[in-house]
Amino acid sequence: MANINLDANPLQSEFLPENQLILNAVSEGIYGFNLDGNAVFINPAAERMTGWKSEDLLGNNIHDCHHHSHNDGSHYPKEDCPIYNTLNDGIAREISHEVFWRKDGSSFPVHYTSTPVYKDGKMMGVVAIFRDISIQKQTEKSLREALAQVQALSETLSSENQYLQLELADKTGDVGISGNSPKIKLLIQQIKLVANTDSTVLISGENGTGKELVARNLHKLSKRADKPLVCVNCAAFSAGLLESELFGHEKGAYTGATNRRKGRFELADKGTLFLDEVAELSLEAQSKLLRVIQEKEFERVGSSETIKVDIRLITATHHDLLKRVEQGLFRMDLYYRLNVFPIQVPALRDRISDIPELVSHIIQELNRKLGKKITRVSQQGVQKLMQHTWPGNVRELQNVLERETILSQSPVLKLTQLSASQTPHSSDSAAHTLAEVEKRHIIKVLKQTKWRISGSNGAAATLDLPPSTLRSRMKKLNIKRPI
Ligand SMILES: Nc1ncnc2c1ncn2[C@@H]1O[C@H](COP(=O)(O)OP(=O)(O)OP(=O)(O)O)[C@@H](O)[C@H]1O
Repeated sequence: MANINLDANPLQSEFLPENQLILNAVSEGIYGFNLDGNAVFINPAAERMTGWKSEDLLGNNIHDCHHHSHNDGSHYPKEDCPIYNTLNDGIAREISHEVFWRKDGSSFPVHYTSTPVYKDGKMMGVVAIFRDISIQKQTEKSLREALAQVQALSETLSSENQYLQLELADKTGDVGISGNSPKIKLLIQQIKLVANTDSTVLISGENGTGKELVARNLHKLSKRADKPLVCVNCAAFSAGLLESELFGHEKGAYTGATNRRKGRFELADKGTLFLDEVAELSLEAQSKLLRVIQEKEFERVGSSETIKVDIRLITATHHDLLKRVEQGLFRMDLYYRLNVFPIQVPALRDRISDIPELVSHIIQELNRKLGKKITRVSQQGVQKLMQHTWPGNVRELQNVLERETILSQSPVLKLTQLSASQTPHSSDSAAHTLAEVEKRHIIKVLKQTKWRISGSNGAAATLDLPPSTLRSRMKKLNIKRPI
């Protein structure tokens, strides 16, 4: 607040008479006080608002007229009054939580400033400018009440929704996850058990088994269901980009950061954050994640401002995360923080009995998506599906059925494209195949580099792996240099 300097307008009979016209016209109330604290100027707006007339106040110490009590009726000593404090210390003040009292004994909420008045560098008095803020206070009160009502309504709706979802899930067992096998029943039971807590969940399972579907159900059945579920696939970003994707960045934090951007952690505030492929996080991002989990706070890339968040964390991986810990690729402390409630999603080959139900669910979705009218899969077709090993799990089943649906001229799918002998049913053939492929590829690269592992021409560089990791993979896969 600026001080008022009267050098340009010398005081006549103490207070600004040549500006009287303006002061009389303004809608704010104005009181002028001399250094003794006596009122020397009262404008008509002040008279209208308070009912106290100039003749009642001029020449007097008026605190006991318009400012004698607090809002609650308790005594307001003059020594505490900001206007008189300005007279004592020359410091301007702005107040908006007090009341002024009318002559008839009623009061009104007031916003006022008290400003010292100077002439020739010498303080001459104080001006108090005030306005009645009853309407503003009333509007604020109504807004607060309306907001509280909306909030209460939204909480009621949210808990009703959550209750209905759980009841529906209980009645039908339906959380959008098809299947009736013991493994799927156990999975659904685990989802219902943990959904309504804030516990961190680690979902493991092969690709395409339904890990994201589980995460969506955990969110849908939680008390955070009406807040956002934010999903991030950690494998889709380079280490540097992932950090800014998760934590956000300030403008200019790095080349290309042309705008300030919120990260997914901020977007998920009060909701759920689902980190898919969490094993792909760089060690640096892992330390940051650990800090957010422990302290619930972080900084945007390029900023020192700490941001606090309230999120429920769900992570998923198709890796054996403990093995990644042993290989030094994943922090052990983070692993234990993430693995509070582990959920293992079974591979489709381990729940073949679910295939008929999955098939009818998928066909309904395909009919909607493709505008077809497929009614069922032939009996022989179902048999073929149940003999297949499904290395790509439910996603592969979806793809096979989508291809067949597009090609089929009849409402019954015969699955002529899928040959049962193609992939005999065995419980570990997928893992075996993956290991075999990895082994063959490593041997091929080793042969190219004449079995040199490290160095710029070594196999580790070609495979984009640290030499120590390559050595441990070779040991695990029993790869030895031929003598
Ligand atoms: N039990 C199930 N019932 C119905 N649909 C399922 C089931 N399991 C998986 N699906 C469907 O299969 C597809 C793949 O599932 P999802 O994306 O959840 O798998 P994922 O394990 O997260 O895959 P990835 O590891 O590749 O990310 C989705 O369309 C999903 O809806």
